[in-house]
Amino acid sequence: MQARAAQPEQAGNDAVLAGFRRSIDNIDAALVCMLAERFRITQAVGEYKARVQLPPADPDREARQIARLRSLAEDADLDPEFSEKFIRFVIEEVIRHHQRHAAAEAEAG
Ligand SMILES: O=C(O)C(=O)C[C@]1(C(=O)O)C=C[C@@H](O)C=C1
Repeated sequence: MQARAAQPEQAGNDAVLAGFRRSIDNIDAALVCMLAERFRITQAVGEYKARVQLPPADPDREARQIARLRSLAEDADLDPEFSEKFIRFVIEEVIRHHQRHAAAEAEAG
């Protein structure tokens, strides 16, 4: 006879899975804190760029960041495609913030 597949609600009683999930929760918390810190500094970069009238996006800098992170990802056994998608996603959001700073600066004259 074949064993019945466990249902997702049974996962709550699984001590092994609970141990893995504690570690995942710690890592997710660290990721959020690191992202918050990254956005804190890019906020300052956006204000500075708007003040000295530098463009929000710097494609050459992005290309260097992506190449570096792809190489780090390969060394760390992480999919470089994923690391590129992730950093592009973050940088796109930063550029939107920078554009808002530039618009506010232009409006203030
Ligand atoms: O380094 C900059 O010039 C930034 O504005 C920061 C940042 C980033 O989030 O890393 C964002 C936008 C640029 O296109 C490049 C990099």
